[in-house]
Amino acid sequence: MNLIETQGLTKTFKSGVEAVKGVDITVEPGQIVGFLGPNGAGKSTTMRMLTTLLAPTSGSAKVAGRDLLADPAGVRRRIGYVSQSGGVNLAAPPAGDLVLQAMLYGMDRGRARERVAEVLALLELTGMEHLPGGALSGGQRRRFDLAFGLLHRPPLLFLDEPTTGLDPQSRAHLWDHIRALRADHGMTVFLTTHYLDEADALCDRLLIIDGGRIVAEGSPAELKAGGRTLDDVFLDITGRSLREEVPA
Ligand SMILES: Nc1ncnc2c1ncn2[C@@H]1O[C@H](COP(=O)(O)OP(=O)(O)OP(=O)(O)O)[C@@H](O)[C@H]1O
Repeated sequence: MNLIETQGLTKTFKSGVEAVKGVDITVEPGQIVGFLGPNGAGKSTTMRMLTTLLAPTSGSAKVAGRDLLADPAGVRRRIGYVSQSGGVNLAAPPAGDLVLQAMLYGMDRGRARERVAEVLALLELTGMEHLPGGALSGGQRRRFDLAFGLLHRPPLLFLDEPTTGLDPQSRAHLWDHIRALRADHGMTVFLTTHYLDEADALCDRLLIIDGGRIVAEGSPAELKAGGRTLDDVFLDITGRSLREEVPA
C-alpha cells in the first residue's frame, strides 16, 4: 500500500493565488522522499493539505491508507507531523508535555510514560527531558520535536525543513536518526528541505515542485545523471531568478 497517493490535488487561496495546480504524488512504504522547490513553489501548501491542516480546492488523496477528504481524523491518527517551528516550550522541560501529548493519543498515564521513555531512548535524549527547552541545543530541540511526532507510532512522518538552522554536525546526526527510523521501524518519511546536500544524502526519491506543479522527480542518482550536481539540476529546472515574494 502506498503511503501517499494524490490525484490532481489543487489549492487556490481566496486571494486568487493558485498555490498548487494539480499534483500527483506517490510515496511507497519505507521511502524517504524529499520535496524540493524554490520559495513560494507550493511545498508548505501541499504539505499542509497532506497533513489535513488545509482543505484542498480539488483533487483527491489517500494518506497513510485513509481518504484525506472523507476521513481526515483517520489520517491524523496515522501520521506524525513536525512543523518548521517545532513544539518545544522554551520555558519548561519537555517531559510533562510529552506525557500529556501521549495521553492525548489515548494512552493512560503509565503507558504514556513508558512510550515517552522509549521514544527518548530512540532519539538519544534520555535524561534531557527534565531540562527547560531553552537550555537545550538546537539539535536536541529538533530531536524533541521529532519525539512529539513519534509518540503514537505513525507509519508516515512529515518533516517540514527538519534541519534548518542546525550546524553541520547536528544536521548529520539528525539524518542518522531519520535513517534509523526507516531502517529499524519501517517508517516512511516525507520531508521538505532547501538543502540540496541533505536531499542528496538522505532521500531515496526527490520531487521538485515549481509554480505549483511537480516539474521533476526521481532518485538523486537519476536526477544527477550525466555527472551534474543536484544544485545544477535544481537551478536548470527551476531557473536562476530570485523567488523572494515581494510584500504586497
Ligand atoms: N494563506 C495563504 N493565502 C494566500 N496565499 C498564500 C497563502 N499561503 C501561501 N500562499 C501563497 O501560495 C504560494 C505557495 O506558497 P507556499 O508557502 O506553499 O510555498 P513554499 O514552497 O512552501 O515556499 P517556502 O520555501 O518559502 O516556504 C505562494 O505564492 C504564497 O505566497
